[in-house]
Amino acid sequence: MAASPPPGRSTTALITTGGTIAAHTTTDGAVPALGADDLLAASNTGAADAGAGNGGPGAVRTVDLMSVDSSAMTVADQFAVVRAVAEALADPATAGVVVTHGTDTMEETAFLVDLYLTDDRPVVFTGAQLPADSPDADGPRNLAAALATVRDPASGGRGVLVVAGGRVLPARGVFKVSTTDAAAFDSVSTDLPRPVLTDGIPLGRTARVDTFALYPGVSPGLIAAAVAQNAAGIVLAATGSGNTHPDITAEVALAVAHGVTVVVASRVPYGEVSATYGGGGGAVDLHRAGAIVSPWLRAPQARMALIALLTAKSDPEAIAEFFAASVM
Ligand SMILES: NC(=O)C[C@H](N)C(=O)O
Repeated sequence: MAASPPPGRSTTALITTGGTIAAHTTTDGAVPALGADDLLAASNTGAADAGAGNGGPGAVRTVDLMSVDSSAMTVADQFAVVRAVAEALADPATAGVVVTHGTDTMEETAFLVDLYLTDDRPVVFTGAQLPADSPDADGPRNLAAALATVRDPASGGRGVLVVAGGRVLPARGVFKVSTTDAAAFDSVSTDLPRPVLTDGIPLGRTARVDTFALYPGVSPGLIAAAVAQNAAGIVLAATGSGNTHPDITAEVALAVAHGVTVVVASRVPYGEVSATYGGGGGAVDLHRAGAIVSPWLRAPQARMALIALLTAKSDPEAIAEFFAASVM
């Protein structure tokens, strides 16, 4: 049974980054407009209700980190979120952290934070599908649920969680399943292990990793172009259980020979990716060409893992071990 937070750990840190949860509808489209205090006030558990400022059990400390649509986030922005969560947890008064974030790339940033999270205190991401000025705005409900999840002792030790539309899902394996439904997310598997990176959060430049979705007729030149542009890694969202055309396999072998790390994921949402098929372009062939199979992490999360691992100068064996350890 999860223990109650130690006395003194009484504050929830609320970090805002923008997204639809903070957006207003304008003549130029929906754009982030609100900060943490506005979001708290709109939430059923608004600042006063939550006891913010009085040090009580429901105190909320706010950090307006950035105000962007998550589809426009850079990798540097994502690492800024990782650092903001680490800074919040460095405060002994922090009982847990809520991050508000656009839903488009929440699966990437929440996963990146989870990659570095060795602390048992709850960290919860939430967002919304409808702008804050919509009559049916789902953001206030989601924020209330996220704050309640952080305060639930059962949330401790589970790694980063994603809360939306009444669902609470671990960040590992989560992905956006609907552009509009309040239940925006599902998971490839809610039981994925959580290998973490303990070499510290990078401060400077991060490794460039490109992702390509594969399809009938895909040009092998895409991979050559990424190599020519100095990508350190490439993630393939292959068809089916990790398969493609033999011409791609040949380019993968060349990329690996250039020192580029290639990871094979799938464009299919559910099920395991495995070296099953041959024929020149199957995952058996891609593996023989030097690619690493990602059995469960799909391309967006496999890419974040590869960015983090390559930035930490992990060698191909260590990278293969990470993906092998990410199996149920
Ligand atoms: N529902 C959303 O939050 C979508 C928005 N484009 C974002 O990711 O910031």
